[in-house]
Amino acid sequence: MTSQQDLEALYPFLYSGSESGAADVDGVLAEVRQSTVDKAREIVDLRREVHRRDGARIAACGAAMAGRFARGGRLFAFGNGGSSTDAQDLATTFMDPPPGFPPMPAFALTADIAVVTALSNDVGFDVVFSRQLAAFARPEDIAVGLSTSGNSANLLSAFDEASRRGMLTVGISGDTGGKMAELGSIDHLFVVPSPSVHRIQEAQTTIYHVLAELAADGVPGGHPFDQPAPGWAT
Ligand SMILES: O=C(CO)[C@@H](O)[C@H](O)[C@H](O)[C@H](O)COP(=O)(O)O
Repeated sequence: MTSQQDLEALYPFLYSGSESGAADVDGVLAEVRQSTVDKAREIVDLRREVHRRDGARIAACGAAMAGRFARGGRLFAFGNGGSSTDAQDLATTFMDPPPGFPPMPAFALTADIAVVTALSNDVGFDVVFSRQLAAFARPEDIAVGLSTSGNSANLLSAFDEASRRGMLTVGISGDTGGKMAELGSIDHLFVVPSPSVHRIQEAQTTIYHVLAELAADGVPGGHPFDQPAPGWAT
C-alpha cells in the first residue's frame, strides 16, 4: 500500500465525495466545527438538566458528605474503565483541593493494581470493590461509585457491602440509571439522562466537582461557599 492509500484508508472522510481524490478541506473543517459546537451545546444543556432535576438533591448529598467527614469519615471511590479514572480524579479532588479548602481523606479503590489483580484472579472481578470495602469500611465513611450504564456487577455488590456496613452511599450513573436505579443500597443516586457515554462522563465530572465544593463548604474549617478560594471555580 502506498502512503497515499494508507492515508485514504485511515481517514476516508477526508477523501470521500471528491473525484480528484483531493479533500474538500473547507467542507471537512466546517463539519468538524459544527460537530464541536453541537457537542458543546449538548453538554451545556445536559448540565442544566442535571441541575434542574437534581440540584437540591446534590446540595443535600454534599451536606451529608460534610457530616461524615466531620465525624472523621473517609471517602472511597470506584468505577470501571473511564469511570475508574474519574474515581481517581474524584479522590484527588477531595484530597488536594485548592488553597483555602480543607483536604478531605479520599481514596480510589482502583489505584492498587496488586489488590485489584489479585482479587480478580483469585476470586472474581465482581468482588474487586466490595472486598476492599469490607476490609476498610467504617460506619462514618462514604462510598461513591461511578458508572455510565449503572449495570456493572462489581459496583452493585460494592454498594450492597457499603450499605451493610453503614457507609453513606452515593451513586453516579447515566442514561436511565440501569440496575443502580433498582438498588435499595444507594442513599443518593444521580442519573445523567443521556445515551452518550462521553456526555454522561462529562456531566458526572461536574457532579462530583460540585459535591467536593459542597462537602468542603460544610466541614468545620471549610471555606465559605460564597467566597471561593482562588483557583476553585463556582
Ligand atoms: O467509557 C469508557 C471510555 O470512555 C469505557 O472505558 C467504559 O468506562 C468501560 O467500558 C466500562 O467498563 C463501562 O462500565 P460502566 O460505565 O457501564 O459501569
